[in-house]
Formats: sequence, C-alpha cells, structure tokens
Amino acid sequence: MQATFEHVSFYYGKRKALDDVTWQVRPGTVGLLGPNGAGKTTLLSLLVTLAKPKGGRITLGEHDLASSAGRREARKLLGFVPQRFSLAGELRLRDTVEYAAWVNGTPEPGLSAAADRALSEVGLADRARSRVRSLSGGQRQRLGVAAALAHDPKVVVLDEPTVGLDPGQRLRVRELVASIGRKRTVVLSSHLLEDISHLCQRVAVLAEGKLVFDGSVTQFQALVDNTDDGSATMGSGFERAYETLIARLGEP
Ligand SMILES: Nc1ncnc2c1ncn2[C@@H]1O[C@H](COP(=O)(O)OP(=O)(O)OP(=O)(O)O)[C@@H](O)[C@H]1O
Repeated sequence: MQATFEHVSFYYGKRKALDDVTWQVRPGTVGLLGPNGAGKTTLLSLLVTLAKPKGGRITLGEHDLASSAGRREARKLLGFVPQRFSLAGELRLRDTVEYAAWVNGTPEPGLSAAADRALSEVGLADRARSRVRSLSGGQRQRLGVAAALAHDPKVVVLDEPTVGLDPGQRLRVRELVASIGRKRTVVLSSHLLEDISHLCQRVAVLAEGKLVFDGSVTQFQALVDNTDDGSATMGSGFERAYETLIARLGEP
C-alpha cells in the first residue's frame, strides 16, 4: 500500500510546521528522521488523518484524504501508535484491544478473534486476562501496538515507539516492528538512528518542515564522503550520514 504527499504544507497559527512536502511512502519500512521540531509528528498526524493539510494533497492507496469519505476509508487501512497514549489500568488487555478493534470498525462478531490475533502478534497472548496496570513499560508499548493492529491495517505508523524503554524492552519492540514490516507498510519515526538503520529499507529526513532527503538506506549511507575513512568521527556509517546531512543544511 502506498501513500503520497504532494506539495503538502501545514501551519499552527502562523507557524509553518510543514513546507511544500512531496513524499511517497512505498511498501516496506520507511524511517522518518529529523531534529526536534522538524515536523515529524505533524507529518504523521496528517498521514493518519488526525489533521488536514493547509495546502497540497495526500492520498492513501486510492483514497484522497481531502474528503471525509476518503479519510473514513483510509482510517480502516491505517494503524497508529502515537508517541504518547494512555490506557485504562483497570481494563484487561483483551478488552483494551477489542475496544480498539471496535473503534476502528471491526464488526462485533469478529472482535474477540481480532483481539486474540493482535495480542498474539505482539507476544502478549498469555496476558490477555491481565489488567493493564500490571504491565511493564515495554509491555504497555506492545499493547499499544496490538491496539493499532487490531483491525488488521495495511499501513502501520509508529511515532517514537522505543522512547523511554530500557535496552532489553527496546530490542523486543524493535523485533516487533520488524515483524510488522514483513507483512505491512510501516512508517517509523525515531530519534534512535540504530532503530532506523536496523529496521528500514528507506529513509526520509525532515528539517524545519522540509523534506531534505528521501531514498534507500544505501543512498542515505552514500551521503558520507567516500574519501572519509571514518577515523575522525565516531559512530556507524548510518550515524555519519545523518550528521553529514544535518551539517550540510547549516552551510550557506
Ligand atoms: N500544537 C502545536 N501548536 C503550536 N505549534 C506546534 C504544535 N505542535 C507542534 N508545533 C510546532 O510545529 C513544529 C513541528 O513540530 P513537530 O512536533 O511536528 O516536530 P517533531 O519533528 O515531531 O519534533 P520532536 O522530534 O521534538 O517530537 C515545531 O516548531 C513545533 O514547535
């Protein structure tokens, strides 16, 4: 499933958060990078129909997100794990995921099966009857992913899914995102270059609301000067490519 942004702009009041963004999300896993305030969350909010662009056009598959009918149909195809979400501690995991499936249009007779499938996909099937409040941070994050998967979306959008997790939990969530990406189109925003380099086939970089890079991981890594043997800079080729790109933006 493909999503297309054509000359998309977005403002908060007079503040421009996205500036003439033209971008194609193709099947596979794409990583969205950029400094703080670059516009990543805004871009994802537009993609998942939480906000409407002030200019330009977004389509998901054949659905134009400008119309309410288009947004309604697109929502059935989209799963979203926001940067911050709250869960009701008193609810059991299965009820939480069933509710998410229902909200996203899954018909009543299929709710229980949908919840079981999603909980099993995130490795929480054995906790289906536990209360949400008993979960660890990593498990809560995986429950959020289960809620986003419950209606079996074709495109899954994750905003900083590993933030605040310890290394073990981060690895588990990363493995989960990798497995989701084998079956679905995934858009992943993360500050952790390691997450992106491990999981993504393509990379998009936003800076000050503009899309300043869109290409394959190989093209991204080729941004590093070939004559640079890396001895002067710490970090992987991926990290050096990102640093090179951001440094170039600051040049006159
Ligand atoms: N609700 C809002 N009202 C006003 N300005 C906002 C609002 N949300 C975001 N902005 C501004 O829009 C710009 C883009 O913000 P956005 O949150 O999309 O960036 P981001 O790349 O996701 O940042 P971060 O990495 O810090 O999460 C920033 O300058 C931010 O201050």
